[in-house]
Amino acid sequence: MRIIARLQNVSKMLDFYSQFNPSPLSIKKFIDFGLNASEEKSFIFLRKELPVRLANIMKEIALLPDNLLRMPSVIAVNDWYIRSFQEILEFEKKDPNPDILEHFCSELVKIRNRHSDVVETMAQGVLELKESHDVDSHTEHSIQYFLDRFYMSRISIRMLINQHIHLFSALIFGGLLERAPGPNKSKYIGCIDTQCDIVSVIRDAYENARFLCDQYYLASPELILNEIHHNQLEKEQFINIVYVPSHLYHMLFELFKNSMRAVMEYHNTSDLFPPITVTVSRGREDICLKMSDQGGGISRSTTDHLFKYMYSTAPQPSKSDAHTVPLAGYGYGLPISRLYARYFHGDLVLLSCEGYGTDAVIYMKALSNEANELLPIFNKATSRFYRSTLQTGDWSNQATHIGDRQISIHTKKHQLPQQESLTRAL
Ligand SMILES: Nc1ncnc2c1ncn2[C@@H]1O[C@H](COP(=O)(O)OP(=O)(O)OP(=O)(O)O)[C@@H](O)[C@H]1O
Repeated sequence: MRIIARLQNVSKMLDFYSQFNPSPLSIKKFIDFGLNASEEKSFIFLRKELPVRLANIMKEIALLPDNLLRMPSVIAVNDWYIRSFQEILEFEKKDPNPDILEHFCSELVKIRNRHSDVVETMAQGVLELKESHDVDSHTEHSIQYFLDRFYMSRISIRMLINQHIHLFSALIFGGLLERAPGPNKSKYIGCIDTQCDIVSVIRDAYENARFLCDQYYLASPELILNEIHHNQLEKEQFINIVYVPSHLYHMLFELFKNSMRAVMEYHNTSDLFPPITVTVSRGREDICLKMSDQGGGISRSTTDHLFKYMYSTAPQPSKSDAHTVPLAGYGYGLPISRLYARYFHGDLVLLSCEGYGTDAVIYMKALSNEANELLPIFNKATSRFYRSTLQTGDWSNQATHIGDRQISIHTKKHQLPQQESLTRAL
């Protein structure tokens, strides 16, 4: 009885908080707040903003196809969200005294740890569905739409939680030092590096990917780095950015792993491996990082699938791999990296020449006040999306662009027998 009453209460609170739109913050706002950080203000902001962001995405979880919602891994993820939502609501009417503030911080640490495996667990849920059901194109389309929004929401919630923990948790060594004035003042505000040295992040990601590559292939391509010459604004200066280095590292590491694997596989009969070239440029609007490899490229028909969650050429991972090799084989490297890029209104695009190689470009907003969070909002249009059916094509064997994916639609009209053989002959 008490459980039912609690669930009814959660559902009421979800309705309430999902009416509000999340408030996107820019990197500049994160910095400005961090420079004069007040734990009390942060507490008051987060005890509303976190439930709003959670409720917005939880409402979308509820709209997923029933057979996906019944998968054990999806049930687990849903339970984590409900528990975390309830735990934050405990602070709804609490006075921000020092004990409460400390308790809030430790609850955030607990929530962050609880949600560490959300990406893998949700991916596992999708695999469970694929193994046990036929997934039609409408369901696949909804899952793609949902996962982009769900993982983006998770990135944003972790960003808010991490900022609070880094700035205020006494448990994190240096948490207070990060804001200390004077010569020891760090360039970090929470997890944002105000002078993020792009080249050192590139080298770091390259060395770690190279280590894996050397282990597996006993060799690896060299790195060529082009910088500064393209810096229009401050010629001869190294290019820095105000950014979250862990996000940039994540994207670069994924791209290096892909490029290295492609180069090593494509040149497997030779002892010479063409280098990977990274070019960093700064324009007025964007900072761009272009990674070019000569790994043989990707066919256009494959390129269409690169950012799809439901498409993987890799063998299915076992659940026990999740801790040793992050996301290995789920094929989530590119879609999640693109979300990191888009989170602060950047982007990640791939351009490939089959038979030669691939260019991957990461765009990041050059100005921190333009680097706003990109957040999913739950509203009537969102609900309609999950219920709508796909459009029918008006081109033969059309590839219809819906969002970022392409869906092949065969027109339903029957072909005359002679037409069929003619098509085959061509
Ligand atoms: N630079 C590249 N050159 C050639 N093929 C590439 C390149 N980048 C990506 N691909 C192709 O795209 C596929 C998807 O890449 P993605 O990073 O999303 O997943 P993955 O590498 O298969 O798995 P994961 O990153 O999850 O371990 C790769 O398996 C590979 O076939």
